[in-house]
Formats: sequence, structure tokens, C-alpha cells
Amino acid sequence: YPWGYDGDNGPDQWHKNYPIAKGRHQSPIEINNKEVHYDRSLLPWFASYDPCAAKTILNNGKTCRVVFDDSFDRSVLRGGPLPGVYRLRQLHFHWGSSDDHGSEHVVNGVRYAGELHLLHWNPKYSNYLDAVRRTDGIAVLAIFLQVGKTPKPEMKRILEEINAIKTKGKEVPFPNFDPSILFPKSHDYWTYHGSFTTPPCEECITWIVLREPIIVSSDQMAKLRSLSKNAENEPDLPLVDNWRPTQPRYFRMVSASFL
Ligand SMILES: NS(=O)(=O)c1ncc[nH]1
Ligand SMILES: [Zn+2]
Repeated sequence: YPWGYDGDNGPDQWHKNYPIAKGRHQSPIEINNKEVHYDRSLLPWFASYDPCAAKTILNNGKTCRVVFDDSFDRSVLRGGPLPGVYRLRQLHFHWGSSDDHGSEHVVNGVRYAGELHLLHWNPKYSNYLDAVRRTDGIAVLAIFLQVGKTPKPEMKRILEEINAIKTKGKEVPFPNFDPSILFPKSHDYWTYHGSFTTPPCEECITWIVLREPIIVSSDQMAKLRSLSKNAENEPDLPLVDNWRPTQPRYFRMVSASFL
């Protein structure tokens, strides 16, 4: 069922076809210092990614996604709040129509220009589709994109490919890429249990949201906004504002790895 981010198939309507969207463990959420609980038992997290696991980069009309080989424990995330290793499957972005908004999570009222999600699944389950039905099935590492003067050069590689995937359905090879080069210096994070921020919004995600944003340039954000929602034989509709508004936290604890 075609869902989207605006008008009659926007986030407020998703629950009609995906009832979980009105659940008690939905994402994204507001992260407010006053409500966060410092958990000194939280371990540091580690990513061990194989650059050769990177396969393709694509535009699916909803985001720009890089796909990795997840047929074995080749690129994994472990530690932090996670009970074991989780396999990297894909990364993608959410962004706004201008630099003053676009992130999904909001920190003390601050909206960032965008948000990078690295999605991993728990190999204790037989496959990804089985993992998305489990509360400990998925782990997403979320990194905010902040517009600044000294952009991270490592973002260039992804943005250089944008021209090749301008329209929906385009997919091109994207070899030899280790996404950990995109990580900020600090590994400080918040963690909480939530959901996919896109339909069907399954509540299977351990979110690990990094406190430190990575710096991108306004031109780099404009590059993301140059992607089209539509296929090449359709009118060029700018792919922007592909973020879900924050959802009620209800009785969930947000833990911080830092004081
Ligand atoms: N934005 S998200 O990381 O919750 C996601 N990944 C795949 C589909 N939706
Ligand atoms: Zn996402």
C-alpha cells in the first residue's frame, strides 16, 4: 500500500493500513535531558565493518540507501545495549526541505538538518524478515547531520553517487565503502526501545542515537534534496521531508551512556 510523507498518505494516516503505527513503542521520539537516565552499566559500542561488504546505492523514492552483503557476520555492530553482534544490512538518510529541519529524533527541541540510520539485524534469527518480528531483532545506529562550514570529507563519496540515482528505482554499484568513516569522534549515545520510523512501523528496534552530530555542508544537503521521488519517466518531484514526526514516549526509559 503506497504510504508517503505528505497529505492523505502521510504519517498521520499510516495507522489505517499499519495499526502498529499507533503502538506504545513508536519512533522517533523527543530526547530531553530532563527525562534521560544516565546508565553507568551501559557498555561502549563497536562497529567492525568490512568495506568489501558494500554492494549498491539506490533511490527507492523514499530515501537514498546503501545496501550491504548480510549473508554472514561480515559487517557487525556489537556492545552498547546489544546482547550480541548485529549484522549491517543497509544505511539510509532522512532530511528536510531546508537546513533548519529534517532529522527524525529531536534533542532538547533541536531539529538537525538530517539523520543517518545504519540498520543491523540480530543473526540469532534465521533472516531479516524474522528479525523484524522480534523485540530484539533490529539495532539502528542513528547519527545527526548538522550543517556547518567544515563538512566531513567522508560524506563526499556517497553524495558523488547521487547523480547516478536521481530517480526512483535507480541502483548502481557502490563497492568498497566502510561506513564507520562517517562516525563522529565521540561514541556517546542515548538508547531506547522503539520502532521502524516507516511503515509497517514494527516495534523491533534497539535505537542507539549518537549525541555528536556529523558536519555536512549546505551544498551536500542540497545534493540529497536533488533526488526525485519519482521514476525517470514521471514528473520530477523533489525527494525532501522524508522524516516522521516524533511519537509519544509513553512509559519508555531513554538511557544515556554519558553523564
Ligand atoms: N527509518 S528506519 O531506520 O526505521 C527504517 N529502516 C528501514 C525501514 N525503515
Ligand atoms: Zn531511517
